[in-house]
Amino acid sequence: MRYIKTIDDITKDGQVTFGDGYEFVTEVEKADAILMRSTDLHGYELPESIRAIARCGAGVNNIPIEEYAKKGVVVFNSPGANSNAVKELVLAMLVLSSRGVVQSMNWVRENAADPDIFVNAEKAKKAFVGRELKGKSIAVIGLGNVGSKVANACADLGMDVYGYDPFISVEHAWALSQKVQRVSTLEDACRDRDYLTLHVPSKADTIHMIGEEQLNLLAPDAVLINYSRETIVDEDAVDAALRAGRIAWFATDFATQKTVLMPNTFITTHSGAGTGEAEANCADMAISELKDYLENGNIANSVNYPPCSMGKARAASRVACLHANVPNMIGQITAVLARDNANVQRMTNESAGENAYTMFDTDEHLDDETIEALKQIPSIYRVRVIK
Ligand SMILES: NC(=O)c1ccc[n+]([C@@H]2O[C@H](COP(=O)([O-])OP(=O)(O)OC[C@H]3O[C@@H](n4cnc5c(N)ncnc54)[C@H](O)[C@@H]3O)[C@@H](O)[C@H]2O)c1
Ligand SMILES: O=C(O)[C@H](O)COP(=O)(O)O
Repeated sequence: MRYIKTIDDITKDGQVTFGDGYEFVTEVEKADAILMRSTDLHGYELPESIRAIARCGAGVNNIPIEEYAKKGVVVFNSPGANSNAVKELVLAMLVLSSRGVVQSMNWVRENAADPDIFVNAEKAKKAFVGRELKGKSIAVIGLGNVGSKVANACADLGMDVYGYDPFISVEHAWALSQKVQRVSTLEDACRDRDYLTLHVPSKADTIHMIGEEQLNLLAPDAVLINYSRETIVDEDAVDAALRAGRIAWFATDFATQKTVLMPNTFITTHSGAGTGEAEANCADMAISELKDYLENGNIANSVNYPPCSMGKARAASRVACLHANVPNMIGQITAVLARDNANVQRMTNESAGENAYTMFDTDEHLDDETIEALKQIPSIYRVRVIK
């Protein structure tokens, strides 16, 4: 039996199923793995029993992924699984910030008691005249799963789309509409744009990437949309730009102490991924990643370890070593196996950044002494006997 601890409401109806051989536990100390969403794990005491964490969603700035890598804990996310949901809400924000929809609806409710409301609504409507998206320009910052979909949808709406992503993947570059124009600096992306939408992860080089300088480059009456993370914008600069009329509207998914006080701001409750479809997609992907790791040692979509697959564990034994990406690890591991006279059927080694993963199948089970000797190799973080 394998044990799973869930943190956060993974889906609205609370339904998540791992199938036979798995049980949910309430005490994290009894769990092999964690399934979670947005809870902040910085400072969380992670028990030794935890071997893997799957984040149902894209952003992993709530998880200390490098610290966990050094504990031999593989962290997964679910790339792309909620991107359509975010795209649709961003499109909604483009319309809401352009057409006075909310203000017009509020007017109707506020004047509900007016017996002449039908006639007076015709007079009131001039206050809510907006502008069309067609023909306007938009900069999309970050062209990954969400940004590439937003960029393509905006191109389909007849907008002039400018994309900025110095680290774009080949896959996402192929998926981009040819109408999306590539720009190579953030400044060129922002210059004279009517709309600016942000789709980058929160990390050292993106924190406050949008501040006074970038906001000043936008066209008059520009709209800023942030459905990535609250850290990406300098909130003081956004507040000042809104109050000075430098930008017309700000739409954000993050209710912070500062955004809630800003004028001309639409704020949602971190609801970008808030659809049943996105929740189900994320849960399905995260669960299958965890199961393949726990049962076979295979890694797909990890954010702190390399991808690695040897298929189903069919040999007598399968062992995985999680270790630092430094010289002579394979030499030291095979030396220990040679001492035990273990016959290796298959072996694979992959690395990503500071971390590496070595997995092997053997004809027979390794004895306790050999496993202990593997654990004693300097720079080995964890040894897992999978089978
Ligand atoms: N509001 C929500 O509910 C919601 C839902 C999904 C994702 N998000 C946030 O949006 C972010 C993007 O999601 P995604 O699924 O598109 O992720 P993704 O990893 O598919 O795409 C991120 C893109 O940002 C690019 N990038 C990284 N650093 C950059 C930089 N300095 N300048 C420009 N581009 C840079 C990457 O190359 C990548 O293409 C997530 O990290 C998460 O924080 C929010
Ligand atoms: O990074 C993400 O995928 C989103 O921010 C969604 O977060 P959530 O799972 O808490 O809705």
